Amino acid sequence: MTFLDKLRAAERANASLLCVGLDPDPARFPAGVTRDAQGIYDFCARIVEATADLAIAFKPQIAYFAAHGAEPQLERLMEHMRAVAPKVPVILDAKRGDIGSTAEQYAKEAFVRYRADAVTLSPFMGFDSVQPYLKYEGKGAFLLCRTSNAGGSDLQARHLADVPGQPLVYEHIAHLAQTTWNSNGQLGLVVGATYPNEIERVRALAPDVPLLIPGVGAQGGDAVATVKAGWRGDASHTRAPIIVNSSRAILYASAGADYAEAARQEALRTRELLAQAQRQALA
Ligand SMILES: O=C(O)c1cc(=O)[nH]c(=O)n1[C@@H]1O[C@H](COP(=O)(O)O)[C@@H](O)[C@H]1O
Repeated sequence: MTFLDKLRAAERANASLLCVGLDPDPARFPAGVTRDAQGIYDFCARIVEATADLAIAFKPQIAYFAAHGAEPQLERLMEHMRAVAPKVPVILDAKRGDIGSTAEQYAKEAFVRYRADAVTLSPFMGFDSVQPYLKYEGKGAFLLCRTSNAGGSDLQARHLADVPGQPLVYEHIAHLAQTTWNSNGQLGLVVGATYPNEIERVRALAPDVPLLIPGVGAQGGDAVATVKAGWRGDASHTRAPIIVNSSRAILYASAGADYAEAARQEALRTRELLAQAQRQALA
């Protein structure tokens, strides 16, 4: 089963476009959760259990684990996700990008050590920095395209003078991901929910690749505008899905002992918002 098949199956099984982002910050943990590597595991495990039937994907952000020496806990969490949510693919948010020989090691880390279904990558160093990930058959790789932060415009919204039509950098990345770089259908693109016009443009340029769209929730992106701009699905879910990520708004929905239940309620609310937008788009 390829990453794309897994995504479509999870979209169908959980009736969801919502990706639950796992960005565990011990400083924000509720009382009762220890502010150490074990607490990081415990906190994320409860969130995963509370949202396993609501998500199209989980997205652990590796820095939140590595900064606290919690890589063994991330390994265990990956196992836990496979056990409690076997149908929900896991995107390891690592945003790697390096020369081929080093990329080989990063790819091994993502797909062998952590057994992720997909990874996020920076395309800045070119195709030979992406290729090592594509050797892992059935795995996915999301290229940063038009990121959710304001500074994304510094480079991504610049023109490429030497490409016919002078596209913007992010438009060119979208074109490459749809065409020459996507030899095995493993690529996806990252586009921020904070830029719905750009989501629409990316979707037009890359109609067949899944879009990972962070920025709803804490960053204020509009879930409805996101679906309208990027979702081209139909009832049989055969088209490339969009995967709309929310992290902090779900993780820290409550600072109390009820944090897992509060996370579930926020995930339910966001999933329903996305579903409503889908219904509007079909009407
Ligand atoms: O690749 C990403 O996931 C990503 C790309 C992007 O353009 N913007 C962005 O916020 N992210 C990640 O998505 C998550 C957003 O978290 P919240 O703002 O808390 O929902 C974080 O893990 C970011 O690292």
